[in-house]
Amino acid sequence: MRYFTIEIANAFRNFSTKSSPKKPSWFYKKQNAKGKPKEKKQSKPKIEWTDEQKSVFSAIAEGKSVFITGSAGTGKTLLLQGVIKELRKMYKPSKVSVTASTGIAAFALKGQTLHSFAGIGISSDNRQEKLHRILDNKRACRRWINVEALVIDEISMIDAELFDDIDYIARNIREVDAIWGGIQLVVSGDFFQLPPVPDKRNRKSGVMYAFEADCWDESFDLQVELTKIFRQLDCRLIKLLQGIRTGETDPQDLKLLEECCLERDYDPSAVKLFPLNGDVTKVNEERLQSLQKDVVVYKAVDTGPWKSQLSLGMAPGEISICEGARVMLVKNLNTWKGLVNGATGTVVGFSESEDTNDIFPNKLLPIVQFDSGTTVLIKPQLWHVMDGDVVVAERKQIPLILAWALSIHKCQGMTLEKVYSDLSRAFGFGMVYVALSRVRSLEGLHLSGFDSSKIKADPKVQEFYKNFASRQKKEHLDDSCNKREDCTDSIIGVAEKLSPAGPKQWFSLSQFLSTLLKRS
Ligand SMILES: Nc1ncnc2c1ncn2[C@@H]1O[C@H](COP(=O)(O)OP(=O)(O)OP(=O)(O)O)[C@@H](O)[C@H]1O
Repeated sequence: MRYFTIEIANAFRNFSTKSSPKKPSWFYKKQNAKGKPKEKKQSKPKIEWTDEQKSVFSAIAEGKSVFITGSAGTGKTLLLQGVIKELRKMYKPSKVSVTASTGIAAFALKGQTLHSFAGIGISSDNRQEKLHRILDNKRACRRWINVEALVIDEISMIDAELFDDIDYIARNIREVDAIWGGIQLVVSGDFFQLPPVPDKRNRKSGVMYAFEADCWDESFDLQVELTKIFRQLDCRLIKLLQGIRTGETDPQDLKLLEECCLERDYDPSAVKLFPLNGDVTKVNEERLQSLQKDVVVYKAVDTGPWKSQLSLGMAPGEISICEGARVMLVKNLNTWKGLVNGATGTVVGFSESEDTNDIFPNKLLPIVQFDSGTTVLIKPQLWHVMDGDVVVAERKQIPLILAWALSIHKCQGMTLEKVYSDLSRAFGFGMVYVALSRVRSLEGLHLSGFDSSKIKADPKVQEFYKNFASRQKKEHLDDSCNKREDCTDSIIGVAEKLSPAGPKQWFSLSQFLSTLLKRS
C-alpha cells in the first residue's frame, strides 16, 4: 500500500497529477459561463418551532436566563442555534459567547470550550486560585467583562463544582454581586446522557452534576423540558429509548432490543459504535489496510494563537483515505441535500480541484458517494475557534473522518442512519442511551454484546427529572388558572359593558358565568 501525504496548504505537490483520474460525468454537469459547476439555488427546509421551543425564544427576548433540556433528538441543538442568532441581534455578536463542555459540541456551534472561554484551562485549582489566574490573564478578564450572554451546551458533562466556580468568577471579575454577575445565561443538555468525567474532587464530595451546584436554581428564570422527539418517528423505538434513558425498560422493550441482536446480514454501511477509542482505531485501520489501495493522507493546516484548541474538535489533524474507504462528514455542507454532519458515504475516487484559488493549486480532492445517493467532490473547509467574535485559531482540512467505527463519546449529538454497536464494554451511566438514540429507526439498529445490566441511569438524575416534571406541571397549572381567571374577568367586563340598563341587571348572568368558568 502506498501513502501520499498532503498538507492542505501545499496540497498535492507530492502527488503526481499526470495521471489524474478521469472526472466522472456528474462533475461536468451544469457548468456556468465561467466553467464552474452551477449550484442550483435550494431553499432551506422550513423549521416549525413547537410551543415549547417558542417559549424559549420569548424568554430569551425578555432577557431571561434559560435551561433547555429534553431527550436526545428533541431539537435542543437546533433551538440553541436559533437562540444564538437572536442573542446576537439583541446584543452585539461580540457580546455573546458560545461554549460547550466538549470541543466537539463547541465546534458544532462555532464556539469554544467553557474552560477556554473562562480562562481556567484544565486545572485542579480551588476557586480563589482560579480567580487569581484569570485576573492575571488580560484577555480572559476582557472576555468576562465584555460578555452579556453566555451559552453553554452539553451541560451534562460539566460538574457541579465547576458550575459554582464559574458563577463565583463571573461575579468577582465583573464586580456585580448578582447571579452570574448579571450575565444572561442559556444552558442546554440532557443529564441522562454522558456524565462529567469523574475526578478526585467530585469523587470526594459525591457531588457530580451541574444541577447539584449551589447556584443552579438561582441561575435560571426558566427551565424547559422539550418533549417532542424529532429524530425518531417509530413509537416503539421512542418508547424503548425513553425506557433506556430513564433506566426503566419493560420486558417488551427488551425483546425489541434482543431482536436487534439477532444475526442479520451485516450491513457494511452501518457505523460501528464502540465504548472505547482503542477498538475504534483498530477497526478503522484494519479496514483501510484491507482495501489494499493507494492511500492519500490529508494534513490539516492550523493557524492562530489558540491552535492547540483545534485538536479538541471533530476535524481531524490528519486523515488517511483511499478509494473504497467509508467516511463521515464532520461539517454541514448542504442541509437540503442531506450533506450534514454525520452523513456517511464511500470514497469513489479522487479528482483534481478546478479551484483556481492560489491557496489550493492543482489539488486532488476525494469524491464521496453518500448513502443518500448524492455524489460530491469534497473541498477543504475551515473550522474556527472563536473568542467572542474574534477568530483565535483556524483549521483548514477535508471535512471527513473514517467511519467504519466511531466512539460513543464522539457520536453524542449526532443523527446516524445505520448503527452497529458492540456494547460488551459499555460502562457508566448514559452510555447505552447515547449509542442507541443516534438512529432514526429500529431497522437501522444492529447490536452485539448487549445485556440489560448495561442500561444504567443515575438515581440522582432520575430524581432531578421527577422533580422537574412535577414542577413544570405545577407551573403549567398555575399558568392556566391565571389565564382562566383573566378570561373570566374579561367576560364579566364585556357583559357589564354590554348591559343597556347598567351592570346590576347583568349581575346574575355574570355571576353564573364566573362560577361556571371557575369550576370548570
Ligand atoms: N422544530 C423542529 N422542526 C423540525 N425539525 C426539528 C425541529 N427541532 C429539531 N428538529 C430536527 O430534529 C433532529 C434532532 O435535533 P437536535 O440534534 O437538535 O436534537 P438534540 O436534542 O440536540 O439531540 P441530542 O441530545 O442527541 O444532541 C434534527 O434533525 C433537527 O433538525
